[in-house]
Amino acid sequence: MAQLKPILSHFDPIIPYGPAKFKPDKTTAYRFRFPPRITLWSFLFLFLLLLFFFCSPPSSTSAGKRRSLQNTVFSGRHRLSPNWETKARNSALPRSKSGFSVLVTGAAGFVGTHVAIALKQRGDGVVGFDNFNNYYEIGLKKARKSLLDRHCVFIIEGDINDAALLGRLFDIVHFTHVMHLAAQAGVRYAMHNPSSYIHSNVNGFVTLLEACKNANPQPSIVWASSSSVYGLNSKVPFSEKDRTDQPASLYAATKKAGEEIAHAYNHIHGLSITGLRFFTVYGPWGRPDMAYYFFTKDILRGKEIKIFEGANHATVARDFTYIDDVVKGCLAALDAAKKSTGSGGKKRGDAQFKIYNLGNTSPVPVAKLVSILEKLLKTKAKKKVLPMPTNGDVLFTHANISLAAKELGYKPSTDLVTGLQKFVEWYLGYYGSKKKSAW
Ligand SMILES: O=C(O)[C@H]1O[C@H](OP(=O)(O)OP(=O)(O)OC[C@H]2O[C@@H](n3ccc(=O)[nH]c3=O)[C@H](O)[C@@H]2O)[C@H](O)[C@@H](O)[C@H]1O
Repeated sequence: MAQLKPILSHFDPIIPYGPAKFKPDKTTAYRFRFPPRITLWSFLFLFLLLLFFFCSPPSSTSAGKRRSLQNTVFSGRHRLSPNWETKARNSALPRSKSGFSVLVTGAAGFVGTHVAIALKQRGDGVVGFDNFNNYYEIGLKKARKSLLDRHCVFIIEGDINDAALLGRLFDIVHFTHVMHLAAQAGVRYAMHNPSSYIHSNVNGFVTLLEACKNANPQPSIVWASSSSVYGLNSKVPFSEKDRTDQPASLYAATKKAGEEIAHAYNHIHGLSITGLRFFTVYGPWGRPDMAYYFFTKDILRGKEIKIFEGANHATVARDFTYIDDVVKGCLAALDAAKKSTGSGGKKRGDAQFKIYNLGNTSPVPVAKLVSILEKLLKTKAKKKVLPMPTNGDVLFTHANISLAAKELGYKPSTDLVTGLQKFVEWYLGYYGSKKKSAW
């Protein structure tokens, strides 16, 4: 029966952030009445029938599992399109033999959408994977999906915690690479929903790494860590050699945990793993939970915005990094990733393990970000300066990118004014033409 578990778990509803109590539906409650016409013989016949049914051997072979999953319409709480396997196979095909076949998790997310399209445009095969959760407006995620559709990127609606679905996907597509961008993002939201960070950034990551470990061939993995791992580090600019053992938020702690987990999988199973520490990525199709995005919305609506400052009026600043620069860094990391060495779940030699900063190297105060937005939107913001809350924020971030420059040829080229201009154009087009509200 143990072998049946992964198949059955496929139908289990995913209870994302903690157990729910089962409440019996009173309308279905009934009292058993003995049916008058059913004799003892009928019961005996029924009993034998059930015995035959339950004692017949389970479909324990992988072929059996495959058949079972092929007919699956639901994966966890997600619905899979009936011919998803064919679509995934086709979408994963690169244009040329030397092209990659990449699984992009979090493909309906901000960075995921951009990376998936860039890969497809240069001729790689791409399959997207996303759970379309409601952390922020699902409409935006669906619109990004439409964009991916137009670029012929097929996206599977599934959760990275769904081991059976991932196992099946790796059975049918031999991915050369996994670009893992699915995560619970946001520094401050961790105060409201801590379990969601463990669910996605720890459990989900491990489930994905297990699938990669078991895949034959094993893919090379590039994944999104975060500048937040530097936490309370005060040595600037932040170098990959600096300490990362003082996280200031649970988000940061789960990203740091991800880096350690990645190291263990690299060490034990020969998975080639590259972690990219993103620095406050912004741009068109961005995340509505981020300050530049909701400041834009609030400035346009005439709503007050809060600008945080440190103790003694210290400036709060971020190394805002434009999406196109980050995408170039992601693709360069995929190109530089060496092959995993494991097979059949066993390590056959040492595999590559890397961590790179992908920042912009020029921190900008949040107040300056606001004044740029005011100019671009031709509207004065209603500003309120407040002490930075102690809910996970850090005072500043500043990337040292010399390692990524040397090994990946990473060279960010978009300053904040140019990048925000592109964002504002997109924002006005997206919400203006569609007459939508930002949340
Ligand atoms: O690089 C990262 O690893 C992270 O980058 C991003 O986090 P942050 O750098 O904190 O971006 P964001 O929330 O936009 O706040 C920007 C600035 O505005 C300030 N801020 C914020 C809100 C507000 O009301 N007022 C304000 O001044 C605030 O104090 C801060 O100084 C991603 O969200 C995160 O998922 C992760 O990827």
